[in-house]
Amino acid sequence: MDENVRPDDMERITTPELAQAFIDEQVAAIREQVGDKKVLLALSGGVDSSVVAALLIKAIGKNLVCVHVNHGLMRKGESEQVIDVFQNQMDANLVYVDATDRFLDLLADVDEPETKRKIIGGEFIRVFEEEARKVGDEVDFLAQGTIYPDILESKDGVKAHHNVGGLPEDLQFDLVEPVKLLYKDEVRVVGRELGLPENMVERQPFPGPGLGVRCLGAITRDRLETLREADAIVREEMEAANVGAWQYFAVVPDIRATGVRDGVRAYEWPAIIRAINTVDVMTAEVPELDWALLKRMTDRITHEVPGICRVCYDLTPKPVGTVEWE
Ligand SMILES: Nc1ncnc2c1ncn2[C@@H]1O[C@H](COP(=O)(O)OP(=O)(O)OP(=O)(O)O)[C@@H](O)[C@H]1O
Repeated sequence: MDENVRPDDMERITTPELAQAFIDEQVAAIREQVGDKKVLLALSGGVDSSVVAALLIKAIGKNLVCVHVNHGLMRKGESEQVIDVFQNQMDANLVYVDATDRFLDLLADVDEPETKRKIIGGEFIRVFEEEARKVGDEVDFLAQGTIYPDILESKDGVKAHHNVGGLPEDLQFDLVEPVKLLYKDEVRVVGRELGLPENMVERQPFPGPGLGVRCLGAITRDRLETLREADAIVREEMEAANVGAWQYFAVVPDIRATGVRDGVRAYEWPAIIRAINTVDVMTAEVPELDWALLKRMTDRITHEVPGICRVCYDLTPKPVGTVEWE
């Protein structure tokens, strides 16, 4: 039997009971596979790697070494939450790497979107490799948050196999992939049963390059900080209004607009609100947001976020627009 094929008779995990049964089964399987050896995991704080982390902590405790890389492009509060949940609450063996300066220095003056993506992806591998080498002698396994759609996509040749690819030849580990036969909705049910916080379990998809592709053009630290604050307000207000859109966030372009603040001319950035609904991300629609909600977000962003004097709502569906601006 191909262990990368989901058996036809595997029941869809939709209830806490089914999730608990899956957890028990995987905890036993992980213990069986790794024994008293150590396992390394790149932990983004996204739902897939967080569920894998929680499963492994349950199975092998401190023999799991989690590495979280803060590239300076995380959303507001995300790295702090990874530390709070995994280090403080679950008492995990967490290596937190603040690599903000490394990433932002490399990205200074780079305005071409594909180049920005390549720099961020390449530097992530380098930082992770450095951490892997520090523990490399004692670690035999690499855990990954591969899920079933990743396997299906890589089979179809849609994209290369998920996750921390790109580690050099001499750093090869055996893989531990406990959720590789699950669909995303099942991973969320399991995450909830493992006690992960709701906002982590329901976290929206977030591009690997993070806020780097939403701080348009050449990233500067001040505009990145402005974006992080504006984005937090968009997410807070959209959640409070229970809009139920598939994804929503802020974008801050590298242009300025004239405004007036306290009777004085202001020359500041605009913020763009992006929200979409989609089934498969191949096409996307823009939700018709309530006018009062749009006005509330505009009011809060222009008053609470220094450097923003104007707010726009992006009305472009996909196609012709893509979800992200870069
Ligand atoms: N900042 C980070 N720190 C540590 N590991 C990371 C980080 N960003 C990404 N990774 C690793 O790379 C993997 C793939 O990241 P990607 O952005 O494609 O997210 P994903 O497939 O949605 O998974 P997840 O839900 O775990 O974020 C993650 O599962 C994680 O193992």
